Amino acid sequence: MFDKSTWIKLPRNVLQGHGVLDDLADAVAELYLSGNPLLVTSPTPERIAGDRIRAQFDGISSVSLDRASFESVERVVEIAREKDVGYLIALGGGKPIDVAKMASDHLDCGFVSVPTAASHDGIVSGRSSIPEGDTRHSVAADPPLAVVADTELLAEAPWELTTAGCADIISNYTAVKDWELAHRLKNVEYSEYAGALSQMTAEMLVGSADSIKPGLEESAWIVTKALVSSGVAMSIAGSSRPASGAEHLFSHQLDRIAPGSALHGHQVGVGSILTEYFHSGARGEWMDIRDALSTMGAPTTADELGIDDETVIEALTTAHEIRDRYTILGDGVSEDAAIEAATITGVI
Ligand SMILES: NC(=O)C1=CN([C@@H]2O[C@H](COP(=O)(O)OP(=O)(O)OC[C@H]3O[C@@H](n4cnc5c(N)ncnc54)[C@H](O)[C@@H]3O)[C@@H](O)[C@H]2O)C=CC1
Ligand SMILES: O=C(CO)COP(=O)(O)O
Ligand SMILES: [Zn+2]
Repeated sequence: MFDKSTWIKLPRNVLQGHGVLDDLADAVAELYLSGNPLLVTSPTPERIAGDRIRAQFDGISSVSLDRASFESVERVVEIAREKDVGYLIALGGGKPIDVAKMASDHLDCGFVSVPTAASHDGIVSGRSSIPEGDTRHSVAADPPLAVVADTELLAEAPWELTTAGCADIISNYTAVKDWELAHRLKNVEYSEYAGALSQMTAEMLVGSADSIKPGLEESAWIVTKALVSSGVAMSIAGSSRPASGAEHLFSHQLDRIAPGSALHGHQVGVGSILTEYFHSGARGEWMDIRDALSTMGAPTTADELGIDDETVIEALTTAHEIRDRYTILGDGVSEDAAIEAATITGVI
């Protein structure tokens, strides 16, 4: 008997373009949601766009959070129940979007994603990435019902946030290699469609490198399209595997050892140089990753991340412990091997 089944959840509306933030209420009206919204944001996005969103909704409440954590999720759930809200609007970078995504899952209500930075591919994904103690959970949640990505707003964000988004996409190269490896060695379920989409997204972004420049709104357009596409790959896979391999484990470990030092996307980009070296060594494909990052203005060294060499080596040698996800790191990289890889690639 044929017994396979799959359930792919995707956003219903994706609006992307100049000034579309002011169409948020229209995009929400199209979803036939009931009740009032709760705006879930963090301090800077709140300052940048909070009032523009509140002006479009009667009876809206707001909560501003400092970090992504299970406590923040609980706080949002509590406020949403207290105010009896019908749905959530997530405004900001990856952290408020992840918190709102998970809270909406707990509340069994929908949410709408309004990114203020093209810095990560969680804009559309059906995963929520939340740290807890020594580990980081990639929790299944529903993707947003709608995404409203205003390229005018995204283009005004500090340029480094956009280069972080580019690096999060470039890391798809190694994420897919890790996923294929895990499929071959550990029989981890693999989706060829999701793997191909993720890799093609990275290739198309790298192919558009000449148009990705500070001050060009088209850059925000190109990067956001790639972030949406990568998020869709995660939704097709039903896991973050297409966009998160060993380079992400390295970054999650840096978040633990040296919290707040660098942006998620920048960390995974440098992680990708290192893990590509482990994948293909002397063939030099790590140089392609490094050059693509460097062309887009993303960091390629520990120094540019603002992280010292010892911390990079500690993160690289312990990254395999952070989550039960088989990657090129296997059961761990020795300190000597980590130092050699980081030295040859020029990361340290
Ligand atoms: N769920 C998923 O599938 C994914 C989740 N993530 C998660 O997302 C997070 C990384 O996302 P980030 O956006 O880097 O984090 P973030 O939300 O902390 O934002 C980074 C910084 O940019 C600021 N910012 C945002 N928009 C701004 C604007 N327009 N102008 C000035 N400053 C602005 C924020 O206030 C913050 O200080 C990580 O926790 C990562 O694990 C990343 C990729 C995928
Ligand atoms: O950051 C991600 C993809 O870019 C996904 O995060 P996780 O590694 O937590 O699943
Ligand atoms: Zn990422």
